[in-house]
Amino acid sequence: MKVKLKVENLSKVFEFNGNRVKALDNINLEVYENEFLTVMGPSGCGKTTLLRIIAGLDYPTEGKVLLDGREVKGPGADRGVVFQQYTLMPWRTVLKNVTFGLELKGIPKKERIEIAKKFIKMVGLEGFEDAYPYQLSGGMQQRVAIARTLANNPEIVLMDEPFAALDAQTRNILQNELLKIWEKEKKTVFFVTHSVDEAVYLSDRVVVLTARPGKIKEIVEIDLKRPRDRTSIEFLEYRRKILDILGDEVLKSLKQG
Ligand SMILES: Nc1ncnc2c1ncn2[C@@H]1O[C@H](COP(=O)(O)OP(=O)(O)OP(=O)(O)O)[C@@H](O)[C@H]1O
Repeated sequence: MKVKLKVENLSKVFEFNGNRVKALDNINLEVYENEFLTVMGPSGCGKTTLLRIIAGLDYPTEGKVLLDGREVKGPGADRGVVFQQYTLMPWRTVLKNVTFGLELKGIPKKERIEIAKKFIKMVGLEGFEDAYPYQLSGGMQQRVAIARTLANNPEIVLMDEPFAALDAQTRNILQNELLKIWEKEKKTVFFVTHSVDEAVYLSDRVVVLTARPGKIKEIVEIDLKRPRDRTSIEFLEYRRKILDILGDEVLKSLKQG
């Protein structure tokens, strides 16, 4: 298996108003090409910080991140990010939101419209190309955000709790759509969630971090065929296993306040 992303001896300390907060402590992690990898851990353990450092939106205090062997030094089109909030441009239509990154790359108009339409269709929004974000539900807006990210053809897709703001039914539908797209486009996905169910449903491997400062506590390989059955004994066993690993850490993080 080819290593797509490598996180090496990575630590992060935040300093503000004379306070020092160690968010991440010596993280070493390899994400393989085409892998769906999920990171979990108690609130405040550094999941978003890790994702932001990989995205190049923040920098490590120690250690480094390598994508295809090249050190990450800042944001780049080789990494696409989908946040919990949909972050669409309200003044642009669905089509124009999705073509935005392609415009920045200087891709000719005809071609960028073709690419955008392909991904709008892939996320199930054909017919909504001319709609504005305010005319769409939360689930639809998140679909647009996913289409926009994929249209840029990133080497890795970084997703920070992308479905957390959605109702349970919409969340399940989007999980299935994401898996279909992931299988079709053969993308590498780095996904952050609080939901054990979501992690077991989606992932090849689940990385569980400790309470702050986040260290890798355990990596659980989910050896279940897709599509997965959330009610199967095997699925529930994985859920229980991850909940057990998480349990102590959540208690510790509650004591930290
Ligand atoms: N810009 C910042 N300045 C100072 N401290 C920060 C900053 N960003 C994050 N932190 C601190 O770093 C720690 C990790 O934060 P982070 O948001 O990465 O955690 P998380 O695991 O994503 O949390 P949650 O699950 O609640 O979203 C927290 O203690 C947080 O207060």
